Amino acid sequence: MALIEGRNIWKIYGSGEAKTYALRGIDISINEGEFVAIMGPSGCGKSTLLNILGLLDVPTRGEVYIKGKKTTLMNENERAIFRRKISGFIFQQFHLIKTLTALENVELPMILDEKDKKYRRKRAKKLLEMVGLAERIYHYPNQLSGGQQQRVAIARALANNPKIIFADEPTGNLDSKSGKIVMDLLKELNEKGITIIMVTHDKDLAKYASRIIKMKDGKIVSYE
Ligand SMILES: Nc1ncnc2c1ncn2[C@@H]1O[C@H](COP(=O)(O)OP(=O)(O)OP(=O)(O)O)[C@@H](O)[C@H]1O
Repeated sequence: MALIEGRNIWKIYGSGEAKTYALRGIDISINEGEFVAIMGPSGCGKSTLLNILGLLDVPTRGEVYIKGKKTTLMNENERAIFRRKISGFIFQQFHLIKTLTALENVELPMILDEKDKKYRRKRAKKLLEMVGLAERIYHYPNQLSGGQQQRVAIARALANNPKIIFADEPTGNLDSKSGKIVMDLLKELNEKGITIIMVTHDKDLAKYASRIIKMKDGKIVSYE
């Protein structure tokens, strides 16, 4: 059984003159352990698809199944629980909370998941160590470089032991050296069994993937 499956997914934004067909009947199936890169020109619907597969957004039409469970019937609260239990997200803009230290940012998903404080601290420290930031755990985001912030975001994404990491242009704001560190980390996580679904328009990054899905005008044009 596929880990994630999208069937005939449509996403239509706006109405009337401003109507945008962002996704036009996407069929996609991703198995556990894959590292999938979603590529295609700007505006073709990559982020929209990633957000729908990650249950951050809902399709206008069509179904998303996670491990065979139909998610489109869930309410927002059920989707939030599902996201927290099985997914981690990494974005181009990092989306760290500025008023929290690196350690507190990584602890946050565990607070939402009602883990006790001692466990949270210990795990957050371990994860920050794993991404090479043992010396920076009490730093605030604005005291860290872009690459370091993205590594905090990766540690945060790992907090609740996700099965899947959704990454939207994870190196889009990084120089090539920091970008490589982030990509090597993602690869390492994939080798440990975490499924990775990444949006990118960088051909070099797509080389890290085991499969490349190309999109154009809201449709998938090739599954390599
Ligand atoms: N909230 C929204 N409201 C209206 N239109 C939207 C919204 N989000 C995206 N769109 C439109 O949907 C289409 C697909 O956008 P999307 O961000 O998914 O593309 P993308 O391939 O990720 O682009 P990029 O590579 O530039 O990030 C675009 O035409 C975009 O303008």
